[in-house]
Amino acid sequence: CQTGEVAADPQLYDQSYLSPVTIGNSELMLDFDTGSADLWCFSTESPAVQSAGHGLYNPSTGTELDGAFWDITYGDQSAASGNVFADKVVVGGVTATKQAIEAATSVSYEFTEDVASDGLLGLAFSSINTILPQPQTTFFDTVRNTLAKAVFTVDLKKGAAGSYTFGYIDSSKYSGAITYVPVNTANGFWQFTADGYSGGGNNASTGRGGVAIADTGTSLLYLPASVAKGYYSGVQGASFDFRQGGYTLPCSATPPDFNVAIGGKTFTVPGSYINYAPLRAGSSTCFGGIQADSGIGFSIFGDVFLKAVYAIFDDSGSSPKLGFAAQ
Ligand SMILES: CC[C@H](C)[C@H](NC(=O)[C@H](C)NC(=O)[C@@H](CCSC)NC[C@@H](N)Cc1ccccc1)C(=O)O
Repeated sequence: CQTGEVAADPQLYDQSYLSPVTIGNSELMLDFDTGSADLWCFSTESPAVQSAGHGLYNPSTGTELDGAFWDITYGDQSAASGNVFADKVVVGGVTATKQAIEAATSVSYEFTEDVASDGLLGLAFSSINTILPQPQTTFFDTVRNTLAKAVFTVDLKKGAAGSYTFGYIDSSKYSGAITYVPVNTANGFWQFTADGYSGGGNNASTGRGGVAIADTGTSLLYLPASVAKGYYSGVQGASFDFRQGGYTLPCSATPPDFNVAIGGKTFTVPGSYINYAPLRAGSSTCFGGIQADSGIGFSIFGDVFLKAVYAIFDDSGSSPKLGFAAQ
C-alpha cells in the first residue's frame, strides 16, 4: 500500500505551484492540475525554439504507444500536443510502473515562456484525457488501487511551499472537521455546488450559490458576475478595467475577507489573498484575486481559494467526493 507526499512550490505571486516528478530517468517540475487529465511534458522531441530553458523528458527510457497522439486546449486558450510513451513515474515516493507520458512536439507560447514549468500532471477524471484513439489514465487513476486509500490531498499556501499527499489524509494539516460534498463527474472535473457567498460590498449577494470546480491549475477565484461585482462594490478604488479584462484595485488596499458556504460550513478567504498582484512590476494598481466567471459555464475555485483550506480529493467510496477543512 503506497502513500506519498510531494512539495508544491509557489511561483511568482502564486501564479502556479510546481512539484518535482521523476519520469523515466529525468526529474521534471510539473504543474499538478485538478482541472485537466493529461500528464504531458516538454521532451527531446519538442522543437528547441519552444523548449529552451525547460527540463526535457527523454522517451528513450519509455515504450512508445504506437499510433497514439494527444492535443489539449485550456480555458486560457493555451495548448499543447504530441505523442505518447509508457514509462515509470514517481511522485513523492508513489510509483506508477507504466504511466502514459504525453511528450510534447508542439506547445503554445504561454508554456514556452513559463520556463519554470516542464509540463502538467492532470488530476481531473480520466474521462477527459485527450489521448486518441484510446484515452489513458491519469497518474492518480493509474496508482489508485495501490494506494492505502484512494485519495489525494491539496495543501497550497500563500507565498510558501505547500504539499500534495497521495494515499492518505494528513491530520496535522487541518483543524476542525472535514466537510464533504458530492462530486458530479459528468464534465470530468471535481465539480461541486457552493451554497452561497458573503463578504465585501452588499455582502456579495449572499444566498445564491452555484456550480463550481476545484482547479489547482487556475490561479484565481472565478465567481458569478453578480458576486464579483457585489464584492468589489465595497472596495475603495476597485473597478472593472476592460483593458485588463477584469477587476483591479489599489495595491495599497486591504480588501475585506470573502466567505464561501460549502456543505453547510463557511470557509474564509483572507482579504489579502484578493489583492492578487501588481498589473506589472512596480505598478500601484493590482489585479483582483476574485474575477467574474462569465462565459465559462461554472465557477472556478482556483489557488486563491484552495490556499485558504485543506482540500481532500476522495475517490475511495462508491462515488467521488470533495472534502474541505480549515487550515
Ligand atoms: C473550456 C476550456 C477548454 C476549451 C476545455 N479544456 C479544459 O477544460 C481543460 C482540460 N481544463 C482547463 O482549461 C481548466 C479548467 C476548465 S476552465 C474553462 N483548468 C486547467 C487549466 N487551468 C490548466 C492550465 C494550467 C497552466 C496553464 C494553462 C492552463 C476543452 O478542452 O474543451
